[in-house]
Order: sequence, then structure tokens, then C-alpha cells
Amino acid sequence: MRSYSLLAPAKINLYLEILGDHVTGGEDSRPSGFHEMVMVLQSISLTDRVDVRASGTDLIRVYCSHPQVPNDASNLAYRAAALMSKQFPDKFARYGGVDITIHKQIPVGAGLAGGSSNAAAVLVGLDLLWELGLTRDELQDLGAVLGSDVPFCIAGGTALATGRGEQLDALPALTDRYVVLAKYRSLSVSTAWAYQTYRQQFGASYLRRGSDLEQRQQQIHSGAMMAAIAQRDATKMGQLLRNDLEKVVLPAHPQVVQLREAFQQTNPLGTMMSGSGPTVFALAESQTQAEDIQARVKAAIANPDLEFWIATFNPFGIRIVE
Ligand SMILES: C[C@](O)(CO)[C@H](O)COP(=O)(O)OP(=O)(O)OC[C@H]1O[C@@H](n2ccc(N)nc2=O)[C@H](O)[C@@H]1O
Ligand SMILES: Nc1ncnc2c1ncn2[C@@H]1O[C@H](COP(=O)(O)OP(=O)(O)OP(=O)(O)O)[C@@H](O)[C@H]1O
Repeated sequence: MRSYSLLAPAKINLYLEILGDHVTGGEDSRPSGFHEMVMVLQSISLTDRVDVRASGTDLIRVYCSHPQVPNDASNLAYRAAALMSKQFPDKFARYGGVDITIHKQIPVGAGLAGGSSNAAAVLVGLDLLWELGLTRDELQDLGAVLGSDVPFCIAGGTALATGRGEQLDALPALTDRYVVLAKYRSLSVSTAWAYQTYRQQFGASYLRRGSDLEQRQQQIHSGAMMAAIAQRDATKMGQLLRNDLEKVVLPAHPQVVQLREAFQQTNPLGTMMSGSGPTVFALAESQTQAEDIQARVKAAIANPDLEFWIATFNPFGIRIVE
């Protein structure tokens, strides 16, 4: 049976600003229930491995030994395969079912897009297995059906994301940067909850569509964060980190505030929560600084529930290993 093994990296958000309500359509535009975003997304070297294998059955099956990851149709990797089988029924009939095995390294419900990256890997894997020859744009359009982060996970690297996060502009690749990540094992945050709570608390200040929104998008485009990335100025980037979702997640989780403060005490280039959290990351100039930051935060919060990773910025998204 033919199979492919893919590496599916996690992402962090170097910048996440919520502008207002996201709308779909042209003249009869309607709120989609999502938010209009401006984000800078960055792939990191913390990766899952996803094996996609033709099974010779007519089933889609998912295997993952992580206790928090479902093995049924609710797994985002399963949903990616189901979408492909619906989209390409003749290929599904010809090549048959697929077994997907997820080797989890990326923490779950962490704000690091683990599920989205697994789904992106399945799209790429089935494109290969079923010899579809899809373009990156076509794969990303399919990814957007599954979730806002999936299109980015396909291409990876460093990107500016707008719309609900699915519209992407590649930015100069940032490499040789270190990131220290920490998460309480027993704590997860629901992305839907984070956005819903943000809407309840800050919805009144949302920008209306039209000139206000376009002006803000323009400001960010020509602003300091884009300049810092273009100049590969890690010190400036560290100072400009932003995540609007911190405004709702931090007040709800005092231990994340404490973790963020412990990171801040170590004088990193910058520290921030990633996505909807609760993972907190700090940027470091070198591996030595990253190790020092990790050791100091570990000593400051001696809690066995706290898990750490040191990663580098990754210039790519889904990659084939076999
Ligand atoms: C927090 C981030 O991870 C940052 O990169 C993303 O914005 C979320 O991406 P994701 O997990 O792929 O999100 P989706 O699966 O598309 O949506 C999950 C939930 O978040 C809300 N959501 C998501 C993206 C967005 N721009 N606005 C939203 O309000 C959706 O209403 C939904 O209830
Ligand atoms: N393949 C998968 N990997 C991880 N979680 C999955 C997967 N499929 C479904 N889930 C479920 O999705 C939920 C969110 O998991 P995930 O790890 O993708 O969150 P996240 O990193 O916060 O996502 P994001 O950063 O995109 O908002 C969990 O409750 C988990 O049970």
C-alpha cells in the first residue's frame, strides 16, 4: 500500500489584532460570525508527524494515542480527508480509503494550531496519494473550508494573514530565531470561547467596514511590525508583539499571567501568548539565551504541570519526509 509521511509544524502569532466583524459576499454582504483580523503568523520547528496510507478499504480512519485527540469524525484530520473524498469522489472510489496516523508533539488546545496543521498535512498527503496535482492556492482554498488557520499551515513560513486569517501574503522568511514556549499541561483554551468573549467585551469598539477598516489595514501594512520583519530586526519585533486575545484569556487564567510575568523577568526580546492561548512564548536571540530563559522560568514557577519547548522559526509549512 502506498503511503506518505508528512511533517506538520506548529505556529505562533507574532501579531494578532482584531479589527471587527468579518463579512462575506459582495453587495448582500453578511456577518460570517468570524472576526476580521490582521495577523503575523510564524511556523516553528515543533512538529507533529502525520502518516497518510492507502488502506485498501473504503474507510477513513484516524489513529492518535494522545488522550485529548479524538480518533473519530470530529478529528480535524478526518474532516480534511472527508472533504477531499467529497470533492474528488472518483479518486476516492479509485484509490479507496485512507489510514491517518498522527504522532503528536504539538500540545492540544494550546493556540499553536496543532489540529489545523494535521488537517493541512492530510490535504497535502491526499493530493500526493490520489495524484491530484493541486496547486498551493487550490489546497489553501480547501483548507479554508476546514478552519481559518489551515491555509497558513499548508504554506507556513512567515506570513501576513487578513480576512478571517485565510488570506495570506508571504513575508520575508525569518530564520535563526529561537522561541521558548511554555504551557500548563492541564489547561486548554477554546478558540470559540476566546473570540466570543472578546466580542461580548469589546464588540462596541469594532471598526465598521469601509474607510475606517481600510485605513487601519493600511496603517498596519506600512507600520512598524512590517518594517521590523523586512529588516529582520528581532529586537524591534520583540517590542512590537501584540495579541488582542490576551485581553480576555489573561483575566480568566491568573496562572497564565504569572507565567507571562516570569518570562518578562528574564528580559527576552519579547513575550506574548500565542493565538487563543494558553501557551506563552518568549523570543530569544540565541540558543543559549533560550536555554537561560527556560531555566529561569522553570526555577521561578516550580510546577510539574508546566511543560516547556525550545524551537526555532521555520521557513516552511507541510513537508514530505518519506
Ligand atoms: C486564534 C487563531 O489560532 C490565531 O491564528 C485563529 O484566529 C483561529 O483559527 P482556527 O482555530 O482555525 O479557527 P476556526 O476553526 O476557523 O474557528 C474557531 C472559532 O473561532 C472563531 N473565529 C475564528 C477565526 C476568526 N477570524 N474569527 C473568529 O471569530 C470562530 O467563530 C469559531 O468559533
Ligand atoms: N488532529 C487534531 N489535533 C489536535 N486536536 C484536535 C485534532 N482534531 C480535533 N482536535 C480537537 O480540537 C481542539 C483544539 O485543538 P488544537 O490543538 O488544534 O487547538 P489550538 O492549537 O488551540 O488551535 P488554534 O491555534 O488553531 O486555535 C481540541 O479540543 C481537540 O480535541
